[in-house]
Amino acid sequence: MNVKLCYRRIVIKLGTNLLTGGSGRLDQLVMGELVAQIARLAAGGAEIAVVTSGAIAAGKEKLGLYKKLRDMPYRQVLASVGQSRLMNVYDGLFNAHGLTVAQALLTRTDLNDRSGYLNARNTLLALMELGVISIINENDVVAVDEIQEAKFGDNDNLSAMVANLIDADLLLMLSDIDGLYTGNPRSDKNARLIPLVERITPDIEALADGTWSDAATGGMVTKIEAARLATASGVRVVIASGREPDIIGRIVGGEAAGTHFLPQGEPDARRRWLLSGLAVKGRVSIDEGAAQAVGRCGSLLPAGITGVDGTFKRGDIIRVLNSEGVLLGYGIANYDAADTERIKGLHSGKIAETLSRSYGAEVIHHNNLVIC
Ligand SMILES: Nc1ncnc2c1ncn2[C@@H]1O[C@H](COP(=O)(O)OP(=O)(O)O)[C@@H](O)[C@H]1O
Ligand SMILES: N[C@@H](CCC(=O)OP(=O)(O)O)C(=O)O
Repeated sequence: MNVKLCYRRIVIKLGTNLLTGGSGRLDQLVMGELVAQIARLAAGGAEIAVVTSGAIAAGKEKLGLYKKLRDMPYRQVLASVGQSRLMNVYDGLFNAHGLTVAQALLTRTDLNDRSGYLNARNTLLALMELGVISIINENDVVAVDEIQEAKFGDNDNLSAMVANLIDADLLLMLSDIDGLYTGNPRSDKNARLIPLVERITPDIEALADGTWSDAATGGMVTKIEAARLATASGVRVVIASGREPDIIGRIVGGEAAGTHFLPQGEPDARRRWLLSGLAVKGRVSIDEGAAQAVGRCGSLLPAGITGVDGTFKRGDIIRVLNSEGVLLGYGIANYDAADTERIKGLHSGKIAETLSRSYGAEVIHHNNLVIC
């Protein structure tokens, strides 16, 4: 299946308000659409874990109880009734795409303990390797309010912990709102969407307000907390509306929908090595179209290359500069300097007839490219 993946290991958080549309019951049409999108990405090679809310809402629906959800024991009762219903729905929906699901219920205490952390990590990674989709929720039944350190309290923070736990590339938090606004759009009609947050400052935190729904938790406040935790661990975070068509595929394919939060933490060893720039052997200059493509985490194709400098070999690290000589990033060259010079400006289809040996359509594959 031809699916563009700018991120390979992805945690997708599905919020209460997304799954219920504020109706107090699970919206299986929306869930089915989200599951279909996840199944397409899984078929394309993405490794996906789902952190899902909805147990409390499902319990409320199943028991037909509609009183306000203020007290904790009542929420726990609803969550324990609703969790099995929630899993049942996911099981049926994923099965229809030939996918198997696994349930993981976590508390903070489980992950605070070193061996609990490693067991959870090993299990989630082993499930991924088997192609099983982990469906994760907080273990609300034991995660009581009084024992603060036992509780995440909201699935936004849980999803950030999971992203950290499994070394995800992307945490995608899907809600009923298409990102972080300059104010709560429910009360501020002039609020505008913020497409990119480079760093979470107190000014950014001050924009976040709580939730309007009694089945949900935290609103934008806990999403920003979670974004801070995940970006500090080197994970990119996106908040977007799960009700937008094909939103998961579009974001994983590199589209700039929703609000993106840039990773702040230490990148992994390979990216750190690339970014160190120590072993740079040459450079390529690229045109505006190619600069836009690599900025959206695309590969660098010969057609966009306008200049080649240095005596690099295939496998060496080279700099990538824009037409004004500004450094865009670093990548591992798929062709040596002489061959890159021969194919620069050419359509990839011409590589085979220009060179005695072709190593593929890209001069730098997006997996080997770091934009700084
Ligand atoms: N600055 C803000 N930008 C966008 N939404 C905000 C903001 N502040 C508060 N919100 C509220 O956060 C809600 C989403 O959070 P929440 O209700 O917890 O959803 P979920 O159940 O999907 O986690 C939105 O519906 C919106 O009313
Ligand atoms: N564990 C609870 C999740 C509550 C929660 O965190 O909701 P939200 O952050 O609004 O998605 C449930 O399954 O209902």
